Amino acid sequence: MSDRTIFPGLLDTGREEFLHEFLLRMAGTLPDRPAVIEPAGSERYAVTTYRELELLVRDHMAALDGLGLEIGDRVILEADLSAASIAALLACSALGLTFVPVGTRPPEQRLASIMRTTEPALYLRCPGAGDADIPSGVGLGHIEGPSLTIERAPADRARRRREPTVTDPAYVIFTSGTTGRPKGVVMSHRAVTSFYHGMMAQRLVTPDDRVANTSPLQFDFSLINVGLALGSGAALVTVPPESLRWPRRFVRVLKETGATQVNGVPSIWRPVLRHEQQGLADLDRLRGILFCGEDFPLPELRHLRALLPGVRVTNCYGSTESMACSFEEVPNPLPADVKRLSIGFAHKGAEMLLVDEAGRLIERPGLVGEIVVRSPALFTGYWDDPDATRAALLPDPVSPRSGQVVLRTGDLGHTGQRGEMYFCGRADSQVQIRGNRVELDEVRHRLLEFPGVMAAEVLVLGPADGDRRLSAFVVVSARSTDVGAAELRAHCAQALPTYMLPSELRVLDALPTTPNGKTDRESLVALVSG
Ligand SMILES: Nc1ncnc2c1ncn2[C@@H]1O[C@H](COS(=O)(=O)NC(=O)C[C@H](N)c2cccc(Br)c2)[C@@H](O)[C@H]1O
Repeated sequence: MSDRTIFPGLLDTGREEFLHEFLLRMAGTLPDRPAVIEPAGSERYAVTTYRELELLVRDHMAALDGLGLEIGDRVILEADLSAASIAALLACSALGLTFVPVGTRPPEQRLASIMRTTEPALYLRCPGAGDADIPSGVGLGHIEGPSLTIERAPADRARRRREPTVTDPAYVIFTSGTTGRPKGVVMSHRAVTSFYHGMMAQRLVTPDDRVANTSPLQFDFSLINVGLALGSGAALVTVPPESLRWPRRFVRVLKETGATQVNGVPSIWRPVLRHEQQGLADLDRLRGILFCGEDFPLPELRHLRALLPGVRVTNCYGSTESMACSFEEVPNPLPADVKRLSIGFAHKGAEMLLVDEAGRLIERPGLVGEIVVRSPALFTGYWDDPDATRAALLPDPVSPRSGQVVLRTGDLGHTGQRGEMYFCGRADSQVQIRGNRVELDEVRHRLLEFPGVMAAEVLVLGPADGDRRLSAFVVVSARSTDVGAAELRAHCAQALPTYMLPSELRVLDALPTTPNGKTDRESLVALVSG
């Protein structure tokens, strides 16, 4: 193992290029400040300071170092976000190991597929993890509080590497794999830390802030929140996933931990807006909310805005293949005629561009094209999938001969007068219905304009070459429970051509969500075909 020192206090103070260097960069100056605040029983919280976190990392490194692991070996981490799991991923980073976060009790098939393709050297479990069967050659360990215990050493392995490099994979995150096999997004230390440096330029939080994370560890939103909090010398508050289902409990955790910044996908706010408005309005420490992952339905955003008038709301856009891309503040107040939120401009050091089907640059405002991203934070590729990797990249449309590639986001967008970008839905949500081109997002936006509709989703059902029909689902506010399908359909018929009218319309109490908190379209399809 290299004798490389791992803590910023001993390192040159240049740009931190390894993940652990960046995340511990404030430990030298703020050793006694809280780094992680996590629930520890009812109404009690455990605080880990930056110095304590560093000591945890050293202990975990000592436990791992003796296993003869090779730089680049994969370590599967089955955990929720906690001081223990953060210390584990930091120890992996410091030893040049690639961590693969899978979240607690992952679906069996998914875990088996990830194990088969990544061939991990070690499987680490944190409290709350399941007990899935781990193949014998794979080492086994568990983390309980301050200690990392190795139950079974990994099989011997050749060691050919001497020195970790910043282009090595820091982690592999498996997407929810909407289409078939989940893809492993490989992110190097350099990609992640260059994104983190770009994010720091936004000056979103200060050391006095407490950043609440609400995403599971297998969703890189959690890793972005770790970087935002620890990179700024602030405290990270880990909201337990199960408390998101109980709005009263969620708001209580935010209150009791003194969270000043709450980061999560739009759906985390739906139950709170319905059942815990007063509790939300009483969060007097709250000064910022950041969301990402999907469009925030404007009626819900307006409702949230009305309850929290002084709170800054940041719309963060991007894909896991570039960590994220832009941070745009939502105007306050949000003008009544706004139909789409701007996603602004890429963070410092990156750029968003628009291209047409042939990959040529689109520069005229208002013209819709595919959003592509030029960034030092681009992924290395999809794990063991060179074809999918090639398909996701494009020669830089501005200088195609340079060898630089840009990421194809698969998102549609158009620019405004200032060159700011607007997200216009996924490219694959443009469908043909009886020969007519339908933008599902357009139908969804029309439904959201109906008084009392708070959220909506539109799907296309039926074979591409057969009779296709639109199915729509809406969530209405508690006050408007009498909204019926006939009225909604008439409302759409006033603005949309017949072929864009949903043939089925359902009012639901809530939209089903994926483990990452996004609207779960597959569950909706099952609902209608069930
Ligand atoms: N702000 C938006 N408005 C609308 N549509 C969004 C937004 N952010 C994403 N998306 C959609 O989600 C796709 C990507 O999904 S992903 O790869 O699972 N990654 C993600 O969702 C999370 C992603 N790493 C991320 C993005 C921004 C900030 C953080 Br912090 C984390 C994008 O291509 C978009 O289609």
